[in-house]
Amino acid sequence: MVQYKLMYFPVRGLGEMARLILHYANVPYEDKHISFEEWPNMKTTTPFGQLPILEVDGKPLAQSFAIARFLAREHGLAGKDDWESAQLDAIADFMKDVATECRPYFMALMGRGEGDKDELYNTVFKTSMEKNMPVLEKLLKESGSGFFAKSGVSWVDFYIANFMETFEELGPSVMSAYKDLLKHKETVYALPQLKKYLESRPKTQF
Ligand SMILES: N[C@@H](CCC(=O)N[C@@H](CS)C(=O)NCC(=O)O)C(=O)O
Repeated sequence: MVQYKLMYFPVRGLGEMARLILHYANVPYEDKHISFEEWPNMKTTTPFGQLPILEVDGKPLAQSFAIARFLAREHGLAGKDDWESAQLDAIADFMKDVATECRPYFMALMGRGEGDKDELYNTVFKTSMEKNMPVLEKLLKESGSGFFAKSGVSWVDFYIANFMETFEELGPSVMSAYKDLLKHKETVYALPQLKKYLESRPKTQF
């Protein structure tokens, strides 16, 4: 049996896609949380000086999207064929652009960026949600399955639901306009395969 070890900080962040895929697929893995204190010593030993890293039988794979796509392909969560898989990739890449757009606000919230967080809430976060969430809602509606792929649940549902949790917490009044996305998150979080993990994982802001 393949041995998986996921190394990431003790937050959801870029590690959560992999965790959700592995739990959904009921694959045992070691979920190694690297503390911010131990990270500087480890940094130079990693391929790109960043986490997450997935060790597969002791061999490291870096980059959260490479990890998620690899695990999704291995465990049947990457779409039903190459075309659907590519459509899912496009949605994930769009979502990644949204996250990049919101980064100045996230950094200010974590006390690591420049600018006033209340101002950035309006100029960055709210503006980005109003521009981008309707695009995601349209895609969800077009799929018709309740998930982003017509064929059903995929890794991209996990990626987006994870963000919706954060977005909803940061801006409940803005996000209340996007009922289909909030419902999608609830649908993903109600999957029986994820129930135990979601109930037991630590609560984190990101
Ligand atoms: N493109 C990378 C970005 C990884 C990344 O930004 N990781 C951050 C945590 S979310 C990190 O390792 N920060 C510590 C550092 O750069 O020293 C991915 O998707 O995995």
